Amino acid sequence: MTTTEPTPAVQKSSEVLLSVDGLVKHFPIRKGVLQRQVGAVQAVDGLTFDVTQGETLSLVGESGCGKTTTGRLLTRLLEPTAGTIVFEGRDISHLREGQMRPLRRDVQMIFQDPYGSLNPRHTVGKIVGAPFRLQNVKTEHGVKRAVQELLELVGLSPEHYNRYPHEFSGGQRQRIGIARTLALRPKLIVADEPVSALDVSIQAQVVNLLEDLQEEFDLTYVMIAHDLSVVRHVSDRVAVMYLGKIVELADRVDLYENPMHPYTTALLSAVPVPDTKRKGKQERIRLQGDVPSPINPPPACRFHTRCWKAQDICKTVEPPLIQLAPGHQTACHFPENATPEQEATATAAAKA
Ligand SMILES: Nc1ncnc2c1ncn2[C@@H]1O[C@H](COP(=O)(O)OP(=O)(O)OP(=O)(O)O)[C@@H](O)[C@H]1O
Repeated sequence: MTTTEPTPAVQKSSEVLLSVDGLVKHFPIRKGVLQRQVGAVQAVDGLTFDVTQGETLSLVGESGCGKTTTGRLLTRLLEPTAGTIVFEGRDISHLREGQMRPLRRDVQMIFQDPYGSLNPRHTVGKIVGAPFRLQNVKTEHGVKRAVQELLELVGLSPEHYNRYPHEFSGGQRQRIGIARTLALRPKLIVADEPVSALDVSIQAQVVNLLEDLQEEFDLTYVMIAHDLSVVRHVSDRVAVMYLGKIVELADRVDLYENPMHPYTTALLSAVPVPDTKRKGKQERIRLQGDVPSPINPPPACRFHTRCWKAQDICKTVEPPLIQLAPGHQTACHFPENATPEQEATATAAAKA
Protein backbone atom coordinates (compact mmCIF):
# COMPACT_ATOMS: atom_id res chain seq x y z
CA MET A 1 0.00 0.00 0.00
CA THR A 2 1.13 3.54 -0.59
CA THR A 3 1.63 5.70 2.46
CA THR A 4 1.00 9.09 0.91
CA GLU A 5 -1.44 11.44 2.60
CA PRO A 6 -4.96 10.62 1.41
CA THR A 7 -6.93 13.17 -0.52
CA PRO A 8 -9.96 14.57 1.32
CA ALA A 9 -13.12 12.52 0.92
CA VAL A 10 -15.08 13.67 -2.11
CA GLN A 11 -18.61 14.84 -1.54
CA LYS A 12 -20.74 12.15 -3.12
CA SER A 13 -24.42 11.58 -3.70
CA SER A 14 -26.53 11.39 -0.56
CA GLU A 15 -29.01 8.94 -2.10
CA VAL A 16 -29.25 5.90 0.14
CA LEU A 17 -28.63 2.66 -1.77
CA LEU A 18 -28.55 0.24 1.14
CA SER A 19 -30.08 0.64 4.56
CA VAL A 20 -29.45 -1.72 7.44
CA ASP A 21 -31.45 -1.55 10.64
CA GLY A 22 -30.89 -3.62 13.78
CA LEU A 23 -29.17 -6.38 11.81
CA VAL A 24 -28.54 -9.54 13.85
CA LYS A 25 -26.96 -12.89 12.97
CA HIS A 26 -26.70 -15.53 15.66
CA PHE A 27 -25.38 -18.95 14.67
CA PRO A 28 -27.03 -21.60 16.86
CA ILE A 29 -24.79 -24.06 18.70
CA ARG A 30 -26.42 -27.50 18.86
CA LYS A 31 -25.46 -30.54 20.89
CA GLY A 32 -26.48 -34.15 21.43
CA VAL A 33 -28.44 -36.60 19.32
CA LEU A 34 -31.46 -34.34 19.41
CA GLN A 35 -29.34 -31.43 18.24
CA ARG A 36 -30.81 -29.19 20.92
CA GLN A 37 -29.68 -25.59 20.80
CA VAL A 38 -27.39 -24.91 23.75
CA GLY A 39 -26.23 -21.44 22.82
CA ALA A 40 -25.44 -19.16 19.93
CA VAL A 41 -22.49 -17.38 18.38
CA GLN A 42 -23.55 -13.74 18.41
CA ALA A 43 -21.60 -12.92 15.26
CA VAL A 44 -23.52 -9.75 14.37
CA ASP A 45 -25.62 -8.09 17.02
CA GLY A 46 -27.67 -5.06 16.06
CA LEU A 47 -25.99 -3.13 13.25
CA THR A 48 -27.66 0.01 11.91
CA PHE A 49 -26.13 2.01 9.07
CA ASP A 50 -26.80 3.36 5.57
CA VAL A 51 -24.64 3.15 2.48
CA THR A 52 -25.10 5.97 -0.02
CA GLN A 53 -24.83 5.65 -3.78
CA GLY A 54 -21.22 5.84 -5.02
CA GLU A 55 -19.54 5.83 -1.61
CA THR A 56 -17.08 3.43 -0.03
CA LEU A 57 -17.99 2.41 3.48
CA SER A 58 -15.36 0.30 5.19
CA LEU A 59 -16.02 -2.19 7.99
CA VAL A 60 -12.97 -2.61 10.15
CA GLY A 61 -12.13 -4.64 13.24
CA GLU A 62 -10.15 -7.55 14.62
CA SER A 63 -10.64 -11.10 13.45
CA GLY A 64 -13.95 -12.57 14.57
CA CYS A 65 -15.77 -9.26 15.10
CA GLY A 66 -18.38 -10.13 12.46
CA LYS A 67 -17.19 -8.34 9.32
CA THR A 68 -17.48 -11.28 6.94
CA THR A 69 -20.80 -12.31 8.41
CA THR A 70 -22.05 -8.75 7.80
CA GLY A 71 -20.81 -8.89 4.21
CA ARG A 72 -22.56 -12.22 3.67
CA LEU A 73 -25.75 -10.81 5.14
CA LEU A 74 -25.65 -7.74 2.89
CA THR A 75 -25.24 -9.92 -0.19
CA ARG A 76 -27.88 -12.26 1.27
CA LEU A 77 -25.59 -15.28 1.19
CA LEU A 78 -26.87 -15.56 4.77
CA GLU A 79 -30.32 -14.89 6.15
CA PRO A 80 -30.49 -12.49 9.11
CA THR A 81 -31.72 -13.68 12.49
CA ALA A 82 -33.35 -10.28 12.99
CA GLY A 83 -33.32 -6.76 11.58
CA THR A 84 -33.82 -5.47 8.06
CA ILE A 85 -31.74 -4.93 4.94
CA VAL A 86 -33.29 -2.55 2.45
CA PHE A 87 -31.71 -2.28 -1.00
CA GLU A 88 -32.97 0.44 -3.35
CA GLY A 89 -36.03 0.85 -1.17
CA ARG A 90 -36.91 -2.86 -1.15
CA ASP A 91 -36.73 -5.04 1.95
CA ILE A 92 -34.50 -7.97 0.94
CA SER A 93 -33.98 -9.39 4.45
CA HIS A 94 -35.91 -12.59 3.90
CA LEU A 95 -36.20 -13.02 0.13
CA ARG A 96 -36.07 -16.63 -1.02
CA GLU A 97 -33.43 -17.78 -3.53
CA GLY A 98 -35.76 -17.45 -6.52
CA GLN A 99 -36.75 -13.93 -5.50
CA MET A 100 -33.07 -13.08 -5.01
CA ARG A 101 -32.11 -13.84 -8.63
CA PRO A 102 -32.52 -10.31 -10.04
CA LEU A 103 -30.79 -8.94 -6.97
CA ARG A 104 -27.74 -11.17 -7.56
CA ARG A 105 -26.95 -8.98 -10.58
CA ASP A 106 -26.98 -5.80 -8.52
CA VAL A 107 -25.17 -6.95 -5.39
CA GLN A 108 -21.89 -8.82 -5.73
CA MET A 109 -19.09 -9.94 -3.45
CA ILE A 110 -15.31 -10.01 -4.01
CA PHE A 111 -13.58 -12.58 -1.84
CA GLN A 112 -10.30 -12.39 0.02
CA ASP A 113 -8.65 -15.45 -1.41
CA PRO A 114 -7.91 -15.11 -5.13
CA TYR A 115 -6.61 -18.70 -5.05
CA GLY A 116 -9.59 -20.40 -3.46
CA SER A 117 -12.37 -18.42 -5.12
CA LEU A 118 -11.55 -19.47 -8.72
CA ASN A 119 -12.27 -23.04 -9.85
CA PRO A 120 -8.85 -24.39 -10.94
CA ARG A 121 -10.43 -26.68 -13.54
CA HIS A 122 -12.24 -23.87 -15.35
CA THR A 123 -10.73 -21.52 -17.93
CA VAL A 124 -10.81 -17.77 -17.38
CA GLY A 125 -13.46 -17.60 -20.09
CA LYS A 126 -15.67 -20.01 -18.20
CA ILE A 127 -15.10 -18.31 -14.84
CA VAL A 128 -15.67 -14.73 -15.95
CA GLY A 129 -18.48 -15.73 -18.31
CA ALA A 130 -20.33 -17.73 -15.64
CA PRO A 131 -22.60 -14.86 -14.50
CA PHE A 132 -23.78 -14.28 -18.10
CA ARG A 133 -24.47 -17.98 -18.56
CA LEU A 134 -26.22 -18.28 -15.18
CA GLN A 135 -28.48 -15.36 -15.91
CA ASN A 136 -28.89 -16.50 -19.53
CA VAL A 137 -28.37 -13.01 -20.89
CA LYS A 138 -26.08 -13.57 -23.90
CA THR A 139 -25.32 -15.93 -26.76
CA GLU A 140 -22.07 -17.94 -26.45
CA HIS A 141 -20.41 -15.62 -28.97
CA GLY A 142 -21.68 -12.60 -27.03
CA VAL A 143 -20.31 -14.07 -23.81
CA LYS A 144 -16.83 -14.44 -25.31
CA ARG A 145 -16.76 -10.86 -26.55
CA ALA A 146 -18.08 -9.53 -23.23
CA VAL A 147 -15.53 -11.56 -21.23
CA GLN A 148 -12.67 -10.30 -23.36
CA GLU A 149 -13.83 -6.72 -22.84
CA LEU A 150 -13.99 -7.33 -19.11
CA LEU A 151 -10.46 -8.78 -19.10
CA GLU A 152 -9.16 -5.63 -20.78
CA LEU A 153 -11.09 -3.48 -18.34
CA VAL A 154 -9.30 -5.05 -15.35
CA GLY A 155 -5.86 -4.84 -16.97
CA LEU A 156 -5.62 -8.38 -18.36
CA SER A 157 -5.41 -9.47 -21.98
CA PRO A 158 -8.24 -10.87 -24.14
CA GLU A 159 -5.82 -13.71 -24.97
CA HIS A 160 -6.12 -14.89 -21.38
CA TYR A 161 -9.59 -16.24 -22.23
CA ASN A 162 -8.48 -19.87 -22.58
CA ARG A 163 -5.95 -19.91 -19.74
CA TYR A 164 -6.40 -21.50 -16.29
CA PRO A 165 -6.12 -19.79 -12.87
CA HIS A 166 -2.81 -21.52 -11.97
CA GLU A 167 -1.14 -19.69 -14.86
CA PHE A 168 -1.66 -16.33 -13.11
CA SER A 169 -0.10 -14.48 -10.19
CA GLY A 170 -2.15 -13.61 -7.07
CA GLY A 171 -2.79 -10.05 -8.26
CA GLN A 172 -3.89 -11.27 -11.69
CA ARG A 173 -6.21 -13.83 -10.11
CA GLN A 174 -7.82 -11.12 -8.04
CA ARG A 175 -8.30 -9.17 -11.31
CA ILE A 176 -10.03 -12.25 -12.78
CA GLY A 177 -12.32 -12.33 -9.72
CA ILE A 178 -13.05 -8.62 -10.13
CA ALA A 179 -13.84 -9.11 -13.83
CA ARG A 180 -16.33 -11.85 -12.89
CA THR A 181 -17.87 -9.56 -10.28
CA LEU A 182 -18.30 -6.76 -12.83
CA ALA A 183 -19.88 -8.94 -15.51
CA LEU A 184 -23.47 -8.06 -14.71
CA ARG A 185 -22.71 -4.42 -13.89
CA PRO A 186 -23.54 -4.56 -10.18
CA LYS A 187 -24.52 -1.48 -8.21
CA LEU A 188 -23.09 -2.60 -4.86
CA ILE A 189 -19.91 -4.61 -4.33
CA VAL A 190 -18.99 -6.05 -0.97
CA ALA A 191 -15.22 -6.58 -1.07
CA ASP A 192 -14.07 -8.88 1.74
CA GLU A 193 -10.38 -8.19 2.41
CA PRO A 194 -9.78 -7.90 -1.36
CA VAL A 195 -6.04 -7.29 -1.09
CA SER A 196 -4.94 -8.85 2.19
CA ALA A 197 -3.79 -12.10 0.54
CA LEU A 198 -1.64 -10.20 -1.98
CA ASP A 199 1.96 -9.02 -1.83
CA VAL A 200 2.21 -5.48 -0.50
CA SER A 201 3.66 -4.32 -3.83
CA ILE A 202 0.55 -5.58 -5.65
CA GLN A 203 -2.03 -4.34 -3.12
CA ALA A 204 -1.94 -0.70 -4.26
CA GLN A 205 -2.45 -1.74 -7.90
CA VAL A 206 -5.59 -3.70 -7.09
CA VAL A 207 -6.89 -0.92 -4.82
CA ASN A 208 -6.28 1.59 -7.63
CA LEU A 209 -8.15 -0.66 -10.04
CA LEU A 210 -11.13 -0.83 -7.67
CA GLU A 211 -11.10 2.95 -7.35
CA ASP A 212 -10.94 3.45 -11.15
CA LEU A 213 -13.81 1.02 -11.66
CA GLN A 214 -15.85 2.78 -8.99
CA GLU A 215 -15.47 6.06 -10.83
CA GLU A 216 -16.18 4.57 -14.25
CA PHE A 217 -19.29 2.62 -13.24
CA ASP A 218 -20.50 4.68 -10.26
CA LEU A 219 -20.07 1.64 -8.03
CA THR A 220 -20.84 1.59 -4.33
CA TYR A 221 -18.45 -0.39 -2.13
CA VAL A 222 -18.64 -1.95 1.29
CA MET A 223 -14.99 -2.73 1.97
CA ILE A 224 -14.06 -5.21 4.69
CA ALA A 225 -10.63 -5.05 6.33
CA HIS A 226 -9.04 -5.95 9.66
CA ASP A 227 -6.56 -3.13 9.44
CA LEU A 228 -7.31 0.59 9.42
CA SER A 229 -4.22 1.32 7.32
CA VAL A 230 -5.56 -0.70 4.39
CA VAL A 231 -8.81 1.25 4.03
CA ARG A 232 -7.35 4.65 4.86
CA HIS A 233 -7.01 5.70 1.23
CA VAL A 234 -10.18 4.28 -0.23
CA SER A 235 -12.93 4.93 2.31
CA ASP A 236 -15.42 7.76 2.44
CA ARG A 237 -16.64 6.53 5.82
CA VAL A 238 -15.40 3.89 8.22
CA ALA A 239 -17.38 1.73 10.66
CA VAL A 240 -15.29 0.16 13.42
CA MET A 241 -16.70 -3.13 14.69
CA TYR A 242 -16.06 -4.93 17.95
CA LEU A 243 -17.67 -8.25 18.90
CA GLY A 244 -20.61 -7.96 16.51
CA LYS A 245 -21.36 -4.29 17.10
CA ILE A 246 -20.40 -0.98 15.50
CA VAL A 247 -18.57 1.06 18.12
CA GLU A 248 -17.76 4.05 15.91
CA LEU A 249 -18.88 5.24 12.48
CA ALA A 250 -17.46 8.41 10.98
CA ASP A 251 -16.28 10.18 7.87
CA ARG A 252 -12.81 8.95 7.04
CA VAL A 253 -10.90 12.13 7.79
CA ASP A 254 -12.72 12.65 11.07
CA LEU A 255 -12.18 9.06 12.20
CA TYR A 256 -8.45 9.07 11.52
CA GLU A 257 -7.81 12.54 12.94
CA ASN A 258 -10.26 12.56 15.79
CA PRO A 259 -11.12 9.02 16.95
CA MET A 260 -13.65 9.02 19.80
CA HIS A 261 -13.93 5.36 20.79
CA PRO A 262 -11.02 3.96 22.82
CA TYR A 263 -11.04 0.84 20.65
CA THR A 264 -10.56 2.97 17.50
CA THR A 265 -7.73 4.82 19.24
CA ALA A 266 -6.09 1.50 20.00
CA LEU A 267 -6.49 0.24 16.43
CA LEU A 268 -5.13 3.52 15.06
CA SER A 269 -2.17 3.45 17.40
CA ALA A 270 -1.07 0.27 15.59
CA VAL A 271 -1.16 1.97 12.19
CA PRO A 272 2.50 2.53 11.31
CA VAL A 273 1.98 5.82 9.41
CA PRO A 274 3.01 8.81 11.54
CA ASP A 275 -0.06 10.99 11.81
CA THR A 276 0.69 14.37 13.27
CA LYS A 277 -2.90 15.51 12.92
CA ARG A 278 -4.33 12.75 15.08
CA LYS A 279 -5.50 13.92 18.45
CA GLY A 280 -5.07 12.00 21.66
CA LYS A 281 -2.76 9.08 22.28
CA GLN A 282 0.15 8.70 19.87
CA GLU A 283 1.95 5.82 21.55
CA ARG A 284 1.12 2.23 20.64
CA ILE A 285 -1.73 0.95 22.79
CA ARG A 286 -1.48 -2.76 23.40
CA LEU A 287 -4.91 -4.09 24.22
CA GLN A 288 -4.93 -6.51 27.12
CA GLY A 289 -5.99 -10.08 26.42
CA ASP A 290 -7.86 -11.54 23.48
CA VAL A 291 -11.22 -10.59 22.06
CA PRO A 292 -13.81 -12.31 24.31
CA SER A 293 -15.90 -15.11 22.83
CA PRO A 294 -18.98 -14.04 20.84
CA ILE A 295 -20.77 -17.02 22.42
CA ASN A 296 -20.73 -15.28 25.78
CA PRO A 297 -19.80 -11.64 25.18
CA PRO A 298 -19.28 -9.24 28.09
CA PRO A 299 -22.48 -7.46 29.16
CA ALA A 300 -23.17 -3.75 28.56
CA CYS A 301 -20.18 -2.26 26.72
CA ARG A 302 -18.56 -5.31 25.11
CA PHE A 303 -15.20 -3.56 25.09
CA HIS A 304 -15.11 -2.89 28.83
CA THR A 305 -12.97 -5.94 29.66
CA ARG A 306 -10.11 -4.51 27.58
CA CYS A 307 -10.70 -0.79 27.97
CA TRP A 308 -8.34 1.36 30.06
CA LYS A 309 -11.10 3.93 30.60
CA ALA A 310 -13.80 1.52 31.77
CA GLN A 311 -15.82 2.45 34.86
CA ASP A 312 -18.73 0.73 36.61
CA ILE A 313 -21.37 2.08 34.22
CA CYS A 314 -19.54 0.42 31.28
CA LYS A 315 -20.22 -2.97 32.92
CA THR A 316 -23.92 -2.36 33.46
CA VAL A 317 -25.27 0.01 30.79
CA GLU A 318 -24.73 -0.53 27.09
CA PRO A 319 -23.66 2.75 25.45
CA PRO A 320 -25.88 3.47 22.43
CA LEU A 321 -24.32 4.43 19.09
CA ILE A 322 -25.08 8.14 19.04
CA GLN A 323 -24.15 11.13 16.95
CA LEU A 324 -21.55 13.16 18.86
CA ALA A 325 -20.47 15.36 15.94
CA PRO A 326 -21.73 15.81 12.36
CA GLY A 327 -21.31 12.49 10.55
CA HIS A 328 -19.63 10.96 13.60
CA GLN A 329 -21.33 8.30 15.74
CA THR A 330 -19.76 6.67 18.78
CA ALA A 331 -20.91 4.10 21.32
CA CYS A 332 -18.96 4.99 24.44
CA HIS A 333 -19.74 6.42 27.88
CA PHE A 334 -16.36 8.15 28.03
CA PRO A 335 -15.44 9.16 24.47
CA GLU A 336 -11.90 10.21 23.67
CA ASN A 337 -11.06 13.71 22.46
CA ALA A 338 -14.55 14.86 23.45
CA THR A 339 -15.66 18.40 24.15
CA PRO A 340 -17.66 19.00 27.37
CA GLU A 341 -20.84 19.14 25.22
CA GLN A 342 -20.03 15.80 23.61
CA GLU A 343 -19.36 14.27 27.03
CA ALA A 344 -22.68 15.63 28.24
CA THR A 345 -24.45 14.12 25.21
CA ALA A 346 -22.86 10.72 25.90
CA THR A 347 -23.87 10.89 29.57
CA ALA A 348 -27.43 11.90 28.71
CA ALA A 349 -27.71 9.01 26.24
CA ALA A 350 -26.55 6.56 28.91
CA LYS A 351 -29.20 7.82 31.32
CA ALA A 352 -31.98 7.75 28.71
N1 LIG B 1 -21.35 -20.51 9.92
C1 LIG B 1 -20.95 -20.21 11.16
N2 LIG B 1 -21.32 -20.97 12.20
C2 LIG B 1 -20.93 -20.65 13.47
N3 LIG B 1 -20.16 -19.59 13.78
C3 LIG B 1 -19.77 -18.79 12.77
C4 LIG B 1 -20.13 -19.06 11.41
N4 LIG B 1 -19.58 -18.08 10.63
C5 LIG B 1 -18.90 -17.26 11.45
N5 LIG B 1 -19.01 -17.69 12.73
C6 LIG B 1 -18.43 -17.06 13.92
O1 LIG B 1 -18.95 -15.73 13.98
C7 LIG B 1 -17.94 -14.86 14.47
C8 LIG B 1 -17.72 -13.75 13.46
O2 LIG B 1 -17.09 -14.31 12.33
P1 LIG B 1 -16.71 -13.46 11.03
O3 LIG B 1 -16.05 -14.39 10.07
O4 LIG B 1 -17.89 -12.72 10.57
O5 LIG B 1 -15.66 -12.43 11.63
P2 LIG B 1 -14.59 -11.54 10.87
O6 LIG B 1 -14.57 -10.24 11.58
O7 LIG B 1 -14.90 -11.50 9.41
O8 LIG B 1 -13.25 -12.32 11.11
P3 LIG B 1 -12.06 -12.64 10.09
O9 LIG B 1 -11.37 -11.33 9.85
O10 LIG B 1 -11.23 -13.62 10.84
O11 LIG B 1 -12.71 -13.22 8.86
C9 LIG B 1 -16.71 -15.69 14.72
O12 LIG B 1 -16.68 -16.05 16.08
C10 LIG B 1 -16.92 -16.91 13.85
O13 LIG B 1 -16.28 -18.04 14.40
